[in-house]
Amino acid sequence: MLRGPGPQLWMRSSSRGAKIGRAYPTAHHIDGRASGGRPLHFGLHPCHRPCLRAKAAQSGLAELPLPEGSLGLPVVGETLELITNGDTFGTSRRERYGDVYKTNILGAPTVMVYGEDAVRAVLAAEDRLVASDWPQVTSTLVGPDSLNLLTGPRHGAVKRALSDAFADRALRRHVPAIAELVQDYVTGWAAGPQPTAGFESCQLLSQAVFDRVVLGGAGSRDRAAQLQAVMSALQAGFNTPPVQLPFTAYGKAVAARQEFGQLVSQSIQRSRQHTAASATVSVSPSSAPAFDCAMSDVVAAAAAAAATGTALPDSLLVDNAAAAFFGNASTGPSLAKALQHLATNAAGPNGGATGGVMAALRQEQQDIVSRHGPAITAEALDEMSYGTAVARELLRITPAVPAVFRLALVDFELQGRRIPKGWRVWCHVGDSVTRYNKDQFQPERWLGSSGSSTSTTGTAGDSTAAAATTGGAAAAGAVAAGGCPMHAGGGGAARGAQPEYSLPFGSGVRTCLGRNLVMTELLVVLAVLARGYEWEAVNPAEQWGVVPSPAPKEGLRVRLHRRL
Ligand code: HEM
Repeated sequence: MLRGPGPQLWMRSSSRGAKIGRAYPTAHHIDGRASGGRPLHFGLHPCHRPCLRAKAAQSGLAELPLPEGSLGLPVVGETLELITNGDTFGTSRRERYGDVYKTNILGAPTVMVYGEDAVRAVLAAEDRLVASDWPQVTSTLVGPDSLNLLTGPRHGAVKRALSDAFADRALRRHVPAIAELVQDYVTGWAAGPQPTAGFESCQLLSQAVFDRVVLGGAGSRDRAAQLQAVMSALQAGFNTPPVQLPFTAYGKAVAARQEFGQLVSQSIQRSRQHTAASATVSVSPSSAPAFDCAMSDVVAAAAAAAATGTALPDSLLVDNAAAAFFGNASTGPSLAKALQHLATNAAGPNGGATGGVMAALRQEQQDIVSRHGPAITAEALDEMSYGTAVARELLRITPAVPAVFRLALVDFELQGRRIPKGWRVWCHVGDSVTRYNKDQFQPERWLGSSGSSTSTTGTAGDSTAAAATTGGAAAAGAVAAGGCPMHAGGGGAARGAQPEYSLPFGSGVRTCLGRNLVMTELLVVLAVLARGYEWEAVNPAEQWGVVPSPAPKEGLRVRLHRRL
């Protein structure tokens, strides 16, 4: 998964209107990619089209100044400052230079981009002005045919083929299985020695759900531990010299990738056997071995694509299962934030037992149980307006993916500045990236005036839904509900402040494939915890580090037990 280098690199200042412009008329695209002007194949946010068109008609890009900021010393740039002053590096620069500034870190000139308009505009220019920027080892450790590395129409075709398997309507049928797994794991946490290691437990749970929903496994503890070990080895492979020997971290990462590939191949085989058995006249579908998972949907989609002349070979399916597996590495940390923030925000105003986040969640669950019965179903999740707001807030605060990385394919304009071809462009997914460990957990910011979550889809965090909720109408609702203090005119903050933005799953053609799975999983976890458990954090003030990836610094120890 994409990650930023440090928590404090993303600091807040007022957002300016974003302007992203034309490709420099004489510029050529790097890496042999197609040149500008090609229609985007997928998901360009409509509000950015006029902006792109208007800018394309202008000239004089070469005269535009570079973004403000400093490239630092020759060769090392500002890397040493980043390492020694990581806490203030981004804050101070964003305050000094605004939402778009330049620096030179980790061996490359880099433009930092903040603010919803600017971030969306850059991400909407995928394949035309910018391209996804991954280290070379991605090809080996994820796969050359993974969505991360595919570009242009091929990326669009593969993403469309995979998307149905991860769509909300497909995931609904997995809700009972996810609920069963979550209940089983949380029961185990409560029955085990206390305090329990909350972060590790959440990582294992997220692996179990991935195993069950994506690969069609049982989600057993052994299998979750195996997947987590594979993921740890893979992640280590990104942070080490690519020397492939059996005892090097990179060599172990390559071996872990092979192990994962075998698990996926088994899943593909089982899908085909199940399909063949179901199709056999003598075997009724009900007596065929049950095998129902995202991989089986993907295998079916590949067969359908083949029939129309689009080849999706097994190696591509494996590569994209690996891409999904990497994506899923951000789910455990997001579940862990539920344990932490619900523990520390359980009480209501003045420490009272009512009015807190947990009390509101429990009340919502009581109402849902009285209407739907005790089973946690897709229909029950549909009714979790407050739970959805909590989930969105968990995704907003301390984002598991603080920034997504792009490379400028050509010179282009952003907010009146020239972004040179070949520079790195880091797009920050929310204002909250500037407030790691200093932020306020306030689910109410996502509630409309009716008290329901402003998400209309139940898949909050979808970039489109996120845009809607940070827009004017939702802001008005939030104000009416006493909601987000960051919204203009809202309760606690200065009037006229720019709205908070949160794009936890990115935006544009590369929007997260697994966002519906994440939301479903978060809602199920919230329902299970609110219905049956109480817990407290051993260190309620525990901070999160972000390097090499967001994680609580002490492992988030919690004492958790069943409610009496
Ligand atoms: C809390 C958990 C997660 C977060 C915060 C997250 C965030 C993101 C973000 C920000 C992107 C955009 C990357 C970019 O623009 O370059 C992305 C892409 C992606 N995510 Fe997730 N993700 C999560 C979980 C998942 C899960 C569970 C899966 C799969 C089951 C998944 C699969 C993917 C894939 C395949 C991509 C690449 C999409 C493309 O390039 O077209 N993610 N994710």
